[in-house]
Amino acid sequence: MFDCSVNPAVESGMEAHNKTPVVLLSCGSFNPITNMHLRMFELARDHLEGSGQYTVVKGIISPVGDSYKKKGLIEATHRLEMARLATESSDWITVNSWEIDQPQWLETVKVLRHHSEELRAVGKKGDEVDLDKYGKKRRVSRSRLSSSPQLQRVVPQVMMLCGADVLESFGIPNLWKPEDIVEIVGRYGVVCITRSGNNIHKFIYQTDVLWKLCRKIHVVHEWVTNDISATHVRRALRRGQSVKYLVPDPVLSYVQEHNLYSSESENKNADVVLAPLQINSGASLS
Ligand SMILES: Nc1ncnc2c1ncn2[C@@H]1O[C@H](COP(=O)(O)OP(=O)(O)OP(=O)(O)O)[C@@H](O)[C@H]1O
Ligand SMILES: O=C(O)c1ccc[n+]([C@@H]2O[C@H](COP(=O)([O-])O)[C@@H](O)[C@H]2O)c1
Repeated sequence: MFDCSVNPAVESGMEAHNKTPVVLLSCGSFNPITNMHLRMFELARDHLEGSGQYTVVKGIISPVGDSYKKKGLIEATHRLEMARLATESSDWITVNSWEIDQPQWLETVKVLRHHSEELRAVGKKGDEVDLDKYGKKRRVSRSRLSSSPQLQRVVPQVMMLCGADVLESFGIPNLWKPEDIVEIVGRYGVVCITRSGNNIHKFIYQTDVLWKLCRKIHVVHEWVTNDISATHVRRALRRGQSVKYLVPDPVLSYVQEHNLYSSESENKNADVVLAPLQINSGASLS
C-alpha cells in the first residue's frame, strides 16, 4: 500500500459498480477543528478513489467526549458546534455526536463498530443506504439487495481516518489495547495522512502487528506539508494572535463570540490522567 503510482484500474476506466463504497471516520479532539482536519478528508478521498478500488460515499467527524480528559479539552458542545459550522460548506463531510453523547469515554474501536453496525442495519432494512456523495439518500429495496450480488455489497466499509501521530500513538504503552489495534486495522482498515515530525513508514515497518496488516493501511503522503495543529491554534488564540485562514471563518466567529481558548481553558484536566491510560494497564504493543 506504500506505492503512489498511477493505478491501472483508473487508467482503464474501471466501472464504478466494482468499487467498494467507503465511509471515512475520524475520531479526535477537534479542539478546535482546523482547515487541516477538513483537508485530511479530501486527501483521503482522492487517494482511495485514485486507486480505482474504492468510492468514498461519506466522511464522519466524531469529536471525543469530555470524559477523555485531555489537557485543554474544552466542552464537547462547543467542539461539536464548531465542527458543524466547519462542515456546512461540504457536501460529503458530516459531524456525528454519538460518541459525545455516551456517558463515558469510548475506545475508538467501539465507535467504528457503532457506525459500521448502523450502516449495516440501514442496509438490511432495505430502506435507505446513504450512498450519495452529495448527502442524498438512495433508496435500495430489500428485494433488489437479495437479487443482485453488486447491491449486496452496497453497505459501505467504515475505515478509520487519522494523521500519522495517531497511528504512531498505537506504540505508546497502555494507550491502545493490542486487540483493538488488530481489529481497527485488520477489520476496518486505516487511512493515514503523513504529518511532519512522524515517520509512519518506519513505524509500520518496526511494529510487527502493523507490518503484518500493512495491506490494510493506506498511507497518504501529503506533499504540501501543512503543519496546522489545534495546539498551535489554541496557543495563538490565548496570545491574542490571528488564526484566520487556519480555521474556517464561521469557526473563528464562534470562537470570538464565545470567548473560547484562554490560559484557564488550557489548564483544564492538567492534573488528570487521560481516560485510556486510566483504563488500560499491562500489555503493550510488540
Ligand atoms: N496537520 C495535520 N496533518 C495530518 N493529520 C492531522 C493534522 N492535524 C490533525 N490531524 C489529524 O486529525 C485527527 C484529529 O486530530 P486532533 O483533534 O487531535 O487535532 P490535532 O491538531 O492533532 O490536535 P492537538 O494539536 O490538540 O493534538 C487526528 O487523526 C490527527 O492526526
Ligand atoms: O481506542 C483507544 O484505545 C484510544 C486510545 C487513545 C486515543 N483514542 C482516540 O484517538 C483520538 C485521539 O485524539 P487526540 O486529540 O488525543 O489526538 C481520540 O478520538 C481518542 O478517543 C483511542
